[in-house]
Amino acid sequence: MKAAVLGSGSWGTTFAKVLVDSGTETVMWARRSELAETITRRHANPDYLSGVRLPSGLRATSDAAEALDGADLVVLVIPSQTLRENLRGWTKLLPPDATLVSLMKGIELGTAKRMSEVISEVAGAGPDRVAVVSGPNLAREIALEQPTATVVACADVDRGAQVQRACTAPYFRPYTNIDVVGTELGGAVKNVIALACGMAAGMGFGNNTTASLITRGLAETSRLGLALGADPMTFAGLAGLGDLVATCASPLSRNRSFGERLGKGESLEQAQAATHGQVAEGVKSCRSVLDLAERHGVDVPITRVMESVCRGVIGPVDAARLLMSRSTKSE
Ligand SMILES: NC(=O)c1ccc[n+]([C@@H]2O[C@H](COP(=O)([O-])OP(=O)(O)OC[C@H]3O[C@@H](n4cnc5c(N)ncnc54)[C@H](O)[C@@H]3O)[C@@H](O)[C@H]2O)c1
Ligand SMILES: O=P(O)(O)OC[C@H](O)CO
Repeated sequence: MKAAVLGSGSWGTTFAKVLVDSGTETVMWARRSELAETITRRHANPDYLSGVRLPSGLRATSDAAEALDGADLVVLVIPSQTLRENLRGWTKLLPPDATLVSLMKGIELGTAKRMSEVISEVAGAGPDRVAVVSGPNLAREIALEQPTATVVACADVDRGAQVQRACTAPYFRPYTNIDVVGTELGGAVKNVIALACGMAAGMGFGNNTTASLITRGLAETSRLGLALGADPMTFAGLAGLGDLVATCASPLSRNRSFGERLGKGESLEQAQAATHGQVAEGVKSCRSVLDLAERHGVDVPITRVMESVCRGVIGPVDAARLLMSRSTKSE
């Protein structure tokens, strides 16, 4: 089995390490040739994973054609809002029967499409050829080989099992599932809820607030998922509750950290600058998740409030007041 990993940020690099440690021959694509050179020759990616030693068998190139040559698995792991444009450039290079694997956790602005939908549309690949990997997967913890589990979702059971085999490492345990919609939604919406949890922490609120946001965040994710045809059980699993808890609780989460800075009184520009170019997907996906919910008539109050925060229309204090002054209802 040969894999091409397109994207050399924190998760792309970490997942490439997982693949190699699972016995899968892997080549990464990096935008900058200097970074590709550093990964191949120094077995490190200091820009995204400082202090982590990468497997000596892991190679990187800045030539997408070279990375994709003969690949059975094509792993896409770049910021969600850049997928369509990048994939257009790669489509002619994709091996015809390769499984296309999305590691991204976002919803496209404008179209409100999930990443697997964008992949199918641009690459002209049937949904059976597209898999999604999502779960409580903070890159640095995995790069340090701390045990974690994840979900490989694919409509085609055999392809899902193929991806599962390719990424089963001593510290990484993938479960398969056929609910692509629920798995992707869990990953995208939890980023928005993590922004809210970070903001609450930045304002000095404690565990009750966090737990309330996590639980009600899961409720709105499940409502939206049901409207889109997802399996409700997915939201009780690794790609739902699992990822939500990990992201909302961890200082390693870029989304939570972004929200925390806002809660402490920093501006959107200051919080953006503090990401050092790394992607906090929820900041943009809050808009597309809200669009998706509105198209399906689903109420997503936390997402709605965070969209106003991320647009700079309201601040953290108004956000908390708006959520707490909603009409009372049954759980
Ligand atoms: N980091 C994690 O812990 C983690 C875990 C699971 C899923 N994810 C998801 O994986 C995706 C990628 O996240 P990441 O953590 O690797 O991000 P990152 O910010 O660490 O790296 C992004 C990578 O994409 C590249 N990139 C940026 N803009 C680009 C463009 N316009 N065209 C092509 N490449 C571009 C960067 O050079 C970098 O290599 C996101 O959707 C994220 O939600 C991240
Ligand atoms: O750093 P974040 O906020 O993008 O979250 C990383 C992963 O999605 C956690 O599973």
